[in-house]
Amino acid sequence: MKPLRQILGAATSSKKIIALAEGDDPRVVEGALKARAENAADIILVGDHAKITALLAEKGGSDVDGITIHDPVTSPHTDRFATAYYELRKHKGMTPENARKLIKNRLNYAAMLVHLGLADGTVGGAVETTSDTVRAALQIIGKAPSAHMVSSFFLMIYDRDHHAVQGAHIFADCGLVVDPDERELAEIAQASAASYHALTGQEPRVAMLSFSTSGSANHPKVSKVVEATKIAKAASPHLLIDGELQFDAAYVPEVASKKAKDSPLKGQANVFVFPNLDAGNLGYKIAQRIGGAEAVGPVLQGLAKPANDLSRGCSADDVLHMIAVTAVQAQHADAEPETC
Ligand SMILES: CC(C)(COP(=O)(O)OP(=O)(O)OC[C@H]1O[C@@H](n2cnc3c(N)ncnc32)[C@H](O)[C@@H]1OP(=O)(O)O)[C@@H](O)C(=O)NCCC(=O)NCCS
Ligand SMILES: CC(=O)OP(=O)(O)O
Repeated sequence: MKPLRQILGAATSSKKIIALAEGDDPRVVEGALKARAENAADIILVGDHAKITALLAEKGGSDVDGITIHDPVTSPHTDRFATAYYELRKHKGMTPENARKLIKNRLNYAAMLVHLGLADGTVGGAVETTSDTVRAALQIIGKAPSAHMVSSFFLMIYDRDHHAVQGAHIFADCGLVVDPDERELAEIAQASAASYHALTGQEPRVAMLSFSTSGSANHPKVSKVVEATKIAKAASPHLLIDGELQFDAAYVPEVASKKAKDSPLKGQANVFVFPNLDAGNLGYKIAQRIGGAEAVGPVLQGLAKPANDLSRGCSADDVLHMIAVTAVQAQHADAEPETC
């Protein structure tokens, strides 16, 4: 079965409530209606009530079951949310007045819905930047107690005729951690491997990417990747991981047999960990826009509860897919809080 169909199917198995922070964007409303048609989740559209009502009417979704609207400016929850926000951030200088003002920001409001258990996950970023979307999640939902840090990944889907490898891979970190040190890179690798297993059910095969393969270049940037690989291996002895590897040596078996003869991945990695955000963000966009891969993300990992970002270039289908991924993460968070 195609990976996104599988994830959409998994999302329907226990219906979660997903809050969409930019509920008054046409792509988000369309994505919400698609999610309801697929029974992937119940939806809270956060935003300007009048605009959302008009968009729903325009798209023939005025009376759809399982969609509710929360306008942070008029919501009966806003006072309670402001108090909770003040309590969470007072150690950082937050005042009650500022909390009342800032909770009306749609990203903060949606994150608070999740923090207080009124929603199981949230999705933003169709309009707002990644920095703002992720900051709201970090400050209000926070890191999972078992995680050392929050990072992100893209689920890359290959289902076009020209894709030699069909299926789903993970690219990480393409959205959040700008310049990870070796410990952070090792953590990104381990978290991404767990996320890959949670979303696809398959065994992760992790490649730690570099401009060097098995010592072909000597540079501090290469040493960082080698060290990160050692740290991840020591922390997760059963994890199939190798590095440092160039992308071709991680992805093409014939190239691996020449450049990385001893690599246990044999050119068949399915989790690709980039050395920094320059490489990761550029890499996923090139695979998406030139390579024709579908890119679902950035999906955040290491949060106490699911909150995810979208690219501002997203489509309604991207919104649908991210709703499904978020719902599946919420199921895993119920089952085993340390994954995804
Ligand atoms: C995500 C990002 C906004 C965090 O930046 P920041 O300047 O550390 O943000 P803040 O200082 O407001 O951090 C908020 C909180 O989260 C914490 N935090 C930041 N990054 C974190 C991480 N990776 N894991 C866990 N916690 C983190 C901070 O320590 C801070 O905690 P505190 O306020 O309780 O002390 C920043 O890493 C970023 O801009 N990344 C790039 C995003 C981007 O543009 N991507 C490209 C497009 S996808
Ligand atoms: C993930 C990402 O690059 O987001 P945006 O395109 O919104 O900057």
